[in-house]
Amino acid sequence: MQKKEVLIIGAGLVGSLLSVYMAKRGHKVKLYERRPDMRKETVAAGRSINLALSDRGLKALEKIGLADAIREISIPMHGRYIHHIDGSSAFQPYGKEGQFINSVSRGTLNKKLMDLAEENGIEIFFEHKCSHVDWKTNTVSFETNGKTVDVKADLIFGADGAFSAARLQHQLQADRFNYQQFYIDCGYKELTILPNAEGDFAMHVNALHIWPRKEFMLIALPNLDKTFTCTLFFPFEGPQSFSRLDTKEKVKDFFEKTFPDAVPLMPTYLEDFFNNPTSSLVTVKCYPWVREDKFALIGDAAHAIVPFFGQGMNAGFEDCSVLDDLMEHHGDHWDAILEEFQLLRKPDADAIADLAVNNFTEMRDRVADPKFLLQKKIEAKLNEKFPDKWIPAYSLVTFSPHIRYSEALANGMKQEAIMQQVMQRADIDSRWDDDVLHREIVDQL
Ligand SMILES: NC(=O)C1=CN([C@@H]2O[C@H](COP(=O)(O)OP(=O)(O)OC[C@H]3O[C@@H](n4cnc5c(N)ncnc54)[C@H](OP(=O)(O)O)[C@@H]3O)[C@@H](O)[C@H]2O)C=CC1
Ligand SMILES: Nc1ccccc1C(=O)C[C@H](N)C(=O)O
Repeated sequence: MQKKEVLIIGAGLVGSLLSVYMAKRGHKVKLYERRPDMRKETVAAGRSINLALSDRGLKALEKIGLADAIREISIPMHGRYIHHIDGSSAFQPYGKEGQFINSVSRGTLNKKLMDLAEENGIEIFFEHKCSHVDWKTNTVSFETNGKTVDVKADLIFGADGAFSAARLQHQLQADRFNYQQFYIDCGYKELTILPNAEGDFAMHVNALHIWPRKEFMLIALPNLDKTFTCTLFFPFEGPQSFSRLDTKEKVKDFFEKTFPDAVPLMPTYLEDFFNNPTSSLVTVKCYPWVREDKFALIGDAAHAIVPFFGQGMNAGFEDCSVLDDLMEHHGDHWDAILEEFQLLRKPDADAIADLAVNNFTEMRDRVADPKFLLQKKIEAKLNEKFPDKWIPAYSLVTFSPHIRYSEALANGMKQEAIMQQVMQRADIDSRWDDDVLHREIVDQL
């Protein structure tokens, strides 16, 4: 295989992982990041919605021998722990016994991936901000220390996130470039649940906690230091919105009424609320992602999604493993590799973008409805009895790394249409565990 000079813009999760994949294939890789080295500097707090690493992401890590190192810094979450406003709670498993997703801190994971990149001989250039790409000479310009540095490469990857500078440069000179961005009406703010008086987790550790409140929700994911990172997803405007919560009294009143069981666990929530930023949530869809055999967008730069399925990182990691399969298949034919990469991944990126938006409604509203929890229980039974025929869409996305996101979406829509009919039945509460009913449901597929 002909070795390439590879330049990756962005040393986030995807850029760092991609660099290892490329180095393992023998290419010479340089990684450029606009931020300082997060392993040396303290990173600004408040924008680190915890990641949920699931089987797709793990498969991509497994392929290059990184999965065990990352499992060590993850906490298994077996299901949703639902906190109702009246103080009662419910537990909804994510899948079968033994299936779980993994809570992992973005910062810790990113640092680990950077260490692994360096162990694989990759040079990382920090405080290098991509400002221009000259497509004729394949030269990328970076601003660093008040000067401009030009770097030429054979192959360039734009892994610089949702607001990618590489994408903008590509867009400025690409023929028929389609671009769409969509902000949801809610933003998010980060808060913290501290360890209890004994220094242990203040709530059940192996779960993703949700306080569903219809139009908005609070969630909490466990961290290795026995805290939970909480994220309030809340409208920007309207009667219950960030814009109305403008004094400590109003915030206190709102939290005490809305999240009564969480408040005693968050002694710093008032300070956090006013000190931490309110961030927005965007979906970006664009196409084409590649230029000939020389350039590709990857990860969030190609397909930014909202975080509600916990799949953004998994999708980006899967991009890397799909690209690797294509390198195996096409050898040195980078025009074929990149063209097939975008043809394969675009429908899947679109599908997970839509699934992610839908999962917000499920988490903030539907999980509070006993009928929805019954539906999930029936679907779990169907999966137990007919494991090859009925696999819930959530499991297809989360625990079936060989099924494409686009297939998971199509299957999920079919199943949901059937279940909507089933849940209308007057006898559903008494017959939910009935073999005959289960057979009838599965026969509709
Ligand atoms: N939990 C969270 O809050 C977040 C999670 N993620 C997760 O990571 C997944 C994939 O991330 P990935 O695709 O790697 O994107 P990321 O945003 O994680 O990484 C992109 C990196 O490129 C840097 N960058 C941006 N612009 C430039 C530039 N002009 N020149 C050089 N570097 C630049 C970014 O810095 P900077 O960060 O300063 O823009 C960032 O470090 C997401 O889908 C999501 O799941 C990503 C972002 C936030
Ligand atoms: N990591 C996240 C960050 C923000 C919002 C949701 C998640 C999830 O992982 C949700 C999980 N997949 C769920 O369906 O319950």
